[in-house]
Amino acid sequence: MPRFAANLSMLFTELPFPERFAAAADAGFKGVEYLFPYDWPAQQLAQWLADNGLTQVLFNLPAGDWQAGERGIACLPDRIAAFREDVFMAMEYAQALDCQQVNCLAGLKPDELSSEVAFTTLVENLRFAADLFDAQGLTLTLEAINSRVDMPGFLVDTSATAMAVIEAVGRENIRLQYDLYHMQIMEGDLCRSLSQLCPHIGHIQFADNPGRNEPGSGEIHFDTVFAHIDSLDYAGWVSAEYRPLTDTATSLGWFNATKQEP
Ligand SMILES: O=C(O)[C@@H](O)C(=O)CO
Ligand SMILES: [Mg+2]
Repeated sequence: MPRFAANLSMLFTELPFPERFAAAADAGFKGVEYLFPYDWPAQQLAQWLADNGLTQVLFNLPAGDWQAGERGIACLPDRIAAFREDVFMAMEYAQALDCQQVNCLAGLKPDELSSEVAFTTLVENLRFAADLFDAQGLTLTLEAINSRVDMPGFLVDTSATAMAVIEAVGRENIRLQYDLYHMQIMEGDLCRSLSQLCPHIGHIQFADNPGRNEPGSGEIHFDTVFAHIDSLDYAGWVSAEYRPLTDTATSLGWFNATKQEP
């Protein structure tokens, strides 16, 4: 079975954030991720990870004013200076948390911004980040997020767009973040596209669809997809990034079932 991690921004939210680390470890997870670490001192987060024997598998670069609706600033030409400052802050956290990968949210494209300028800005920002990350042995990931349900207007909403950006960046340490939930909504054909994109994938996340809840709540055949991921040359983490239908413990049937296997 794949190496599963828990996303603490969506799982274990019955508990205050600091207590989610122990809850994830108690449930059997060895790795965790969450949207943003920046509200907490890096040393505090590192302590919670160490206390619970957990690996920090991923977090996001700052993504602008989330509460105000921003979903990344990397494609915005008037935010380049802020993006660059964010890269340095993310590197400090990655080092303190011993985290190997940081994801970049491309952002929503304002109507008045041309697609060409948004694309070029994103590529240049990612190249800037990738070059700095490289010196620290870090990998940058870029996620395609569905624009049909969750993020209308998100610039990078298909695997083809994400791969066009990654190819234009042209650096070894930028990889695709493949989220099964977003890809099911936008493209489907999950096993075939996982096979084709596997050489470029740095991180996988999942939720069922519709609803973005746990495996078994929707239309994705997770037994098949997880077995398929196992058959690929993919050594990265596979993170549960779903909203439990009721509570986290009840939602973990899929995970507990994987522990029964020989
Ligand atoms: O899929 C998602 O939504 C996340 O991976 C994320 O980081 C931004 O919301
Ligand atoms: Mg995701």
